[in-house]
Amino acid sequence: MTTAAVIVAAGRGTRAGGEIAKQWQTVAGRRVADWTLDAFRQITEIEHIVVVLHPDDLGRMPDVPCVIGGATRCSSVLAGLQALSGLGVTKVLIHDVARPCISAKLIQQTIDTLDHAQAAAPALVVTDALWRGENDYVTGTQDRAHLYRAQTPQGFDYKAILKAHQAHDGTAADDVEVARAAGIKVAILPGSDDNLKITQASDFARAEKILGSKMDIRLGNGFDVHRFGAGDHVTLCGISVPFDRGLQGHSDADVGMHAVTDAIYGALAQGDIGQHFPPSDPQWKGAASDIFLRHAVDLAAEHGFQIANVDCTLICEQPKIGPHTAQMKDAMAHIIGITANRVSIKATTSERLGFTGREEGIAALATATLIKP
Ligand SMILES: Nc1ccn([C@@H]2O[C@H](COP(=O)(O)OP(=O)(O)OP(=O)(O)O)[C@@H](O)[C@H]2O)c(=O)n1
Ligand SMILES: C[C@](O)(CO)[C@H](O)COP(=O)(O)O
Repeated sequence: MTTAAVIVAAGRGTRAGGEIAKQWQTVAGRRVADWTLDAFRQITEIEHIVVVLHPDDLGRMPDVPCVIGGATRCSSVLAGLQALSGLGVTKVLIHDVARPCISAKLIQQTIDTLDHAQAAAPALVVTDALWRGENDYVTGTQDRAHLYRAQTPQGFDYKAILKAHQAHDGTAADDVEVARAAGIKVAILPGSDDNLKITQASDFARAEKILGSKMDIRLGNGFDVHRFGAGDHVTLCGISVPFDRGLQGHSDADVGMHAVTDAIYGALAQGDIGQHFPPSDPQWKGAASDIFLRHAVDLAAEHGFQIANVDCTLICEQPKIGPHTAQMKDAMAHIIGITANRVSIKATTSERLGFTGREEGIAALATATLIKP
């Protein structure tokens, strides 16, 4: 089974207004499209994601495969489905970019339902009375029995929905309509009130409230040790400190930067430096450690996190760290891309106890706080 997702984002968002289409506007600190994409990226079972864009928007989502959509939602969906051909996709979810509050739970339920149904989609039972109206007056009522409000993601057997779209005349509100026209039976899943589609300008405030309460705060710790060897300086927290010995290691042995890097990986639950840059790999021999830190910082950004602060403690008798901390903070802040007042570098001795007390090496401890707004 190979699962994929098509996120349709080629609309112009005319009803929502604004200077740019609604999917590029910001809600709770991030673009609507980024929230939506992130929700799908969280699902490990989804192996391929394709975003369908308007030709004017190419380049707005550089980190994900994109294709150009068409003038109607249906033609955009077809472009996305065709882009997945040849990848062995069996299940596909089709989702409006304009539904950024979609939960991982609802995405997973849709995928799981496809184990025993050819198609499945979430919907809300209509609970309000329904009227017909004209010129601001009620002209009639409508029986609400058996009525649902359709949502996305709508999930399908890939080959069946591709064939259905290829055979369709192109007019349909959603993919369930296309599927049903092709004789595909669609299972209804309980939708969610939070899974609103941003359609009118007022919907941004509702989405802001829902996404604003989803703030994700992570804490990670890192610890590293390097032993002293021959040399005339040590590299610590991005700067060179003159000393009568050097630190030994596969890279430049910047023990402080390694601890901070591991703290960031830790907060992301993404392993450690050794996993990303194996010491057995000769290309990292003598490498400047900012390569590792920049990788962790980029990984945090890819996962939608900002680094709020880092705090590093160097443990050694010698060299004296105090005179260098301001320069170290600047160097670390520059690499991480935050201001120096969010970087703390401090030092302690171990009261002449243990390997640091015997001046055999330097240890470093670090903490990093990551925030997804
Ligand atoms: N030619 C189109 C039209 C719509 N869509 C996408 O289909 C979804 C349908 O939502 P809708 O609210 O209709 O989006 P827009 O068409 O952008 O909105 P509007 O009708 O207000 O212009 C959106 O994710 C939209 O980007 C698309 O990919 N291609
Ligand atoms: C697919 C859909 O989101 C289901 O509710 C909806 O039909 C698409 O948006 P539109 O407002 O109907 O264009």
